[in-house]
Order: sequence, then structure tokens, then C-alpha cells
Amino acid sequence: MPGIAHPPFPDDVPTVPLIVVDYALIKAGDQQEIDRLWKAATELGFWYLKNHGADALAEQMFQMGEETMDLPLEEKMKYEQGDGGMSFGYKYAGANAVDETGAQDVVEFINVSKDDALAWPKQAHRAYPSTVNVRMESTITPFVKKSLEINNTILSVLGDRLGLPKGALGEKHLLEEYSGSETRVIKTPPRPDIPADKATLGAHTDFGSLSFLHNRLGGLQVLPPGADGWKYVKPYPGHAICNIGDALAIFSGGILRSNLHRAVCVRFPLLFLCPHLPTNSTPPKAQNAFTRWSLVFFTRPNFSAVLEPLAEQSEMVRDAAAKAEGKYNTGTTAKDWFARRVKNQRVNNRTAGDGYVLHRPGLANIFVCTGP
Ligand SMILES: O=C(O)CCC(=O)C(=O)O
Ligand SMILES: [Fe+2]
Repeated sequence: MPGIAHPPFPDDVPTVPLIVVDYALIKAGDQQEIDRLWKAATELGFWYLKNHGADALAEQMFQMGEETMDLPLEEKMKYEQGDGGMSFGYKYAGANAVDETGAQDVVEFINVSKDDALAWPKQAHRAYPSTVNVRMESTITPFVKKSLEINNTILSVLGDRLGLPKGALGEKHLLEEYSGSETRVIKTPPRPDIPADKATLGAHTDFGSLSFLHNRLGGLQVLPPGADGWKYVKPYPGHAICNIGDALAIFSGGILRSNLHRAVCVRFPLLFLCPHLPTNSTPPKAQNAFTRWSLVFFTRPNFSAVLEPLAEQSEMVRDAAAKAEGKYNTGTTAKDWFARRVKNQRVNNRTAGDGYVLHRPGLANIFVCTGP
């Protein structure tokens, strides 16, 4: 991917104009910028984040992803996450369902746990492919630390606006506590055979607290509330995409919004014919420009945290939770919630007639999905 020009984003598809938030201003406590973040986090739950300072590390992470995906499948499968509810490790293309029919996803990804990255060279949860190990110290741990710093700053600002005591959200996301927090590099190969309205990564809400996402090639779509259909999120250089996950929606009694999203194959202008040609007739270099790479860091609550509104610590959350009439009282720890969500999306765990419904106790059940 590095050094290969990407085709331009098409200008004839519906896009959603996300609010742009300047991380440097947020960090400096700029009230106007915090107002913009609050608007984005409560209305759509997605925003662009600029001036975050993580781009150089993100590029190195993409390289790690490419090196990993270039390993023989047999090697990658030694580190597969399996069907038992563990997300850390490799996920092969086709392991997850993208809709209620059980159609398989086409993305492969490598997930590295925040706990493993911080414990390195010790192991917290599991072993990884050699391509991950060689870049743990130089690339992955620095990226994880940088992403944690950014997400923790945002969490703290959102906690203040929710009327929570200082550190209340921080306590649910402690560095030293084991959690489902992880970084992920996703590879989507060019698939001209897949219709443009068919998901390559199924519709889902993220199940953690905050996601810090890096896109180069378009394909991400969100379904804004009240919209007539899916809208693309156009990638802009230097702009990460951030979104709220279910855990933060729950902690806030629904004040912060975790929105549905998915990924599809983008159709490019005719000038860039490759996606319309059979895959094997496209020169490899050009084809690589159509391989979609994305990178995420997911901040998720401590495994031991119970997912319920923080109603006792904020009047605002208490009022919102009261209006929601128990909808957000999951009675589940983040560990169990996370394992169930990971498990539910695996094709091998589908049983006849289960409809592949994602059970989000207390929240609306939606067709699922591959993502966290
Ligand atoms: O690939 C993308 O742009 C989105 C990835 C995503 O939503 C996820 O992994 O949860
Ligand atoms: Fe997602």
C-alpha cells in the first residue's frame, strides 16, 4: 500500500458530512471545540479527528498489516481467533457472517490486544504471527499508547460534559486492567464481483467505548438517524474517523450515540477500470491500489466493568437512564458482553433458524454483523 496512489473518491455517491474536531484544541480545553465534539458524539456518534499526531504510526501499522496478510494462509491460521468468543489474533476472510442469510464476509484482519502490546515481551493473552512480534516494540505498542492517549482525552472530556466526577469514565478504562481493547488492521481485496450495495463487513455498532479509525480508500458507510439510506464517509488525508461504541452509549444512559455502520466495495470512476475487470486481469500494482486497508484502535471497558448507566454519578445520566426505562441495564460485564458479541458473528456459531440476530441485551436487536 505505501507509495501506491489511491483512486479518487467518487463524487456521485451520497456522503455524510461529519463534523471535524481538532484534537489539539480538545486537548487544550477549547470550549467551542468541545461543543463540536459533544454535538457529534450525541447526534451521530461519528466525527473526523484532525491534528491527532498518529498518522506516521498509522502508516507503519498499515505496513505491519500488509506484512502479516502476505504470510501464507496456513501460517496465519495458527493464530486464528477461533469460535469461542476471543477477538485477539487473526480472522480469516469468510469467518463472520455479514447478514441474516449467513453470507460470509470477505475481509481478513489481525487484532492485537492492548494488554499484549503493553506486556510485551511478556504475553498477556496470546501469541501472534512473527510479523506482529517484530513490529511490537517499534510500531504496535507506540500506536496503542498513542491511541489510548487520544481516546482517554476524549473520554475525559465527554465524562465532564456528562456531569460525571473527574476520572469516573477513566476508572472504567484503566491501562493496567485487562480489557477487550485492541488494534486491528483490515484487508479487503478488490472484489468486482460483489455488488456495490453488498457489505464486505456487515452492518454493526462497535461494542466497546471509542473507536479511532483510519481509512485511505472509501467504503465505510453509516446509517444516520432519519436518513433515507446508507451514506459514505469520505476519507480525507490527516483525518481519522472516531465513533462511539455501545459501551459508552450504555454508560451514558443513551446520551452518547453508537451508530450503525458497515463497509462496502466502492465503485470508482471509469478512468480507474480495475474494479470492473475480473481480478486476475488486473496488473498487481494497480490492483493493490484497490485493496482496501483500514486500521482501528478500539478502546473497550475493563473486563470487570458492569455495563450499565453511571446513574449514581451524574444527574444527567440518571435522568436519561430513567427515561430509557431500564433499556441500558445489561447486567453483564464487559468481558461477557464482548465474548458473546464476538462469538455471535462467527459463521460456525450460527445454528439453523437463529436469524443471526445480534443480542444486545436491553438495546435494539439488529442483524449482525461482523464488527465489534
Ligand atoms: O473498515 C472500516 O472502515 C470500518 C471497520 C469497522 O467498522 C470495524 O472494524 O469495526
Ligand atoms: Fe466498526
